[in-house]
Amino acid sequence: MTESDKAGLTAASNGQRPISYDTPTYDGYSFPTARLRDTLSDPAKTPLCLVACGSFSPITHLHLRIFEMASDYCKLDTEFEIMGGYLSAVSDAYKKAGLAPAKHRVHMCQVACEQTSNWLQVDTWEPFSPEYLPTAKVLDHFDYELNTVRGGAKIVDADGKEIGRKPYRIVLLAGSDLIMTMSEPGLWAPEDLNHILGKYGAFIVERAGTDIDAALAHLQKWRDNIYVIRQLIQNDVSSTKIRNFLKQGMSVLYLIPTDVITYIIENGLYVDEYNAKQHQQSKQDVVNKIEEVADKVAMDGSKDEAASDADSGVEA
Ligand SMILES: Nc1ncnc2c1ncn2[C@@H]1O[C@H](COP(=O)(O)OP(=O)(O)OP(=O)(O)O)[C@@H](O)[C@H]1O
Ligand SMILES: NC(=O)c1ccc[n+]([C@@H]2O[C@H](COP(=O)(O)O)[C@@H](O)[C@H]2O)c1
Repeated sequence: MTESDKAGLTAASNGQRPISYDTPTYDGYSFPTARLRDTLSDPAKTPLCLVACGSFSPITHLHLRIFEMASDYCKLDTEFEIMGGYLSAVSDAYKKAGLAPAKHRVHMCQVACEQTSNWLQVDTWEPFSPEYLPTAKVLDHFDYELNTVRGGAKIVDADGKEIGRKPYRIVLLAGSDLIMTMSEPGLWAPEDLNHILGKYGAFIVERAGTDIDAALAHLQKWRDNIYVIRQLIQNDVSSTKIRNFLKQGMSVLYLIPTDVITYIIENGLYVDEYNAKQHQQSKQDVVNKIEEVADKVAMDGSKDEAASDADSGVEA
């Protein structure tokens, strides 16, 4: 992130104190619940909703994978029961270099969730906001939708009759590089950090290249609310690397979901003007090739038919 990006971000962030749920709902917006579980399987557990904030430009397998790591972590070590997982892409107002328009980033996240997961979903409140929304406010939005509007998760008896509710616990799911930025002066407002880590908490997935202990050293005040997940198979796929591969015409297969690759090609994303012309050309080359092969197959087919007709004595 450039210095001017940071400056813009800090200004936007500082202009919005105190944190409260005061941002209007956009026309046509509704909170997605299709994959949200509303009833606890184990009433003794705390219902948990994971929210990953980021650019997702484009979404990679590792963005999806961190949810799976968090899910495994919860099953083994915690009092949490996972009820939902949300991707919340930052709005275009973030103005970070390499950001595709929010519309495309959201679509890529949606096709990725549909293709690869049965529990992850995409919230469009943050990406379609005309203004930059600090992460604290995004988490407030989830709290509002899940606990104020929906009244928390249900607890039912053996007959399935509702006998109570528990508030969803909302946590930020992030890689350790994001947490590292929390110690950078001026990037996160102190009251936001207190709100995010004090009220909600964070699941932090280790990421190659970040010293997690150093990242956490400044956040000791909130250590009871920070859960560290070790990455047992190191994989540092990043959106930046994917964008660079795409710009150079290199393959990104097996790094991001295939439906996302198709979406990128169809929409000519992440190619500069020079490459865009080449991209159009190579698309045309592919179309020509497919037509050529189809013609050849059709011709071979009619030759075969004629030959087999001749063998069987049928007249053309
Ligand atoms: N390989 C990875 N390992 C662990 N966490 C990751 C990984 N890739 C992304 N994340 C986490 O996913 C969240 C969203 O990431 P973001 O969209 O910023 O992706 P990114 O790959 O870091 O992007 P960019 O390369 O554009 O900076 C962040 O919390 C980030 O730390
Ligand atoms: N003050 C804040 O709330 C603050 C500061 C820096 C980054 N963030 C968030 O962290 C994420 C960072 O994403 P990138 O790593 O792609 O820049 C974004 O969702 C952004 O909104 C929030």
